[in-house]
Amino acid sequence: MLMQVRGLSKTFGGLHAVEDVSFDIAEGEITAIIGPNGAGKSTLFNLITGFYRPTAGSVTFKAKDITGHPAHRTAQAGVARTFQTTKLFEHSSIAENVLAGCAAGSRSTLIDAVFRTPRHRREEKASMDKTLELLEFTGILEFKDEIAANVPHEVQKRAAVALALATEPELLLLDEPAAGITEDETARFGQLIRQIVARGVTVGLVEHKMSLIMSLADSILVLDQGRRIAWGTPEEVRSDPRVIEAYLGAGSQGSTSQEDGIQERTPGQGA
Ligand SMILES: Nc1ncnc2c1ncn2[C@@H]1O[C@H](COP(=O)(O)OP(=O)(O)OP(=O)(O)O)[C@@H](O)[C@H]1O
Repeated sequence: MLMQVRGLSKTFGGLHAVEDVSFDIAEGEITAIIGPNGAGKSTLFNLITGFYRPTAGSVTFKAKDITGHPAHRTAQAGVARTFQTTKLFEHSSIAENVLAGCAAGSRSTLIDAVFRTPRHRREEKASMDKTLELLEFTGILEFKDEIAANVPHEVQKRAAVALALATEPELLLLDEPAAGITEDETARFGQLIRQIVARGVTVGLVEHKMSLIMSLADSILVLDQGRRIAWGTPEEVRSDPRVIEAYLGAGSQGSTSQEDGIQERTPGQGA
């Protein structure tokens, strides 16, 4: 197992945002985390990427305990993430954004940079090569010199993936990658996620769009009110009465995205 999560909990005051959640992320697979609004998905993401410290439980990555490690150490260990709202340097070009991700792994010191030592020049060239390769891989090479704030939303999302890949992660966690993009763009994003896995990077994602999840995920963790209510293959999860109940419950409270999810779970759809 690439990542093992055991008994993970996080309370905010008296609220159990995540309670006693255990699951694994298997190497080379796509693991999805789903659940109604407020189920604890983002909190769980923040716990396994070191943005929150858990109240209880453990996170193991490549057989090493990384529980409570701060975000930068988790990233150094090989876990990268994107955010629900894309976080790019808005006034920099798309290429400069991805270069920043390459720099995170650079061994050059400030002295190397100031004196432009051979090591620095070598690393600079390698970073630029890597940036161009990642821009091509994510399908946005033509936007490399555009200012991040000016490019379409889909391009920004792809740039965020390129930036995360620039840190050379073994596990890439995507927080709602398909939020705010069209159905066509979502389908294309699904293809990109498959290519990321083919590249040797394991993927975890939080997502509301059931069409994407059901066609993409190898295993799905379902949360409701902070607790794990199901964990299995898409087939197992879509027919689980507790999952249907959780989604119907949320739907009856007027959550449109969950209602979409139920619609999209009808047989014959998905893969
Ligand atoms: N920093 C925080 N302080 C206090 N409560 C929080 C905090 N973050 C999350 N919560 C609460 O924890 C619960 C789980 O929230 P979380 O954002 O993890 O759910 P989610 O499944 O990601 O929801 P959504 O699908 O709406 O993004 C919610 O009740 C939320 O209000």
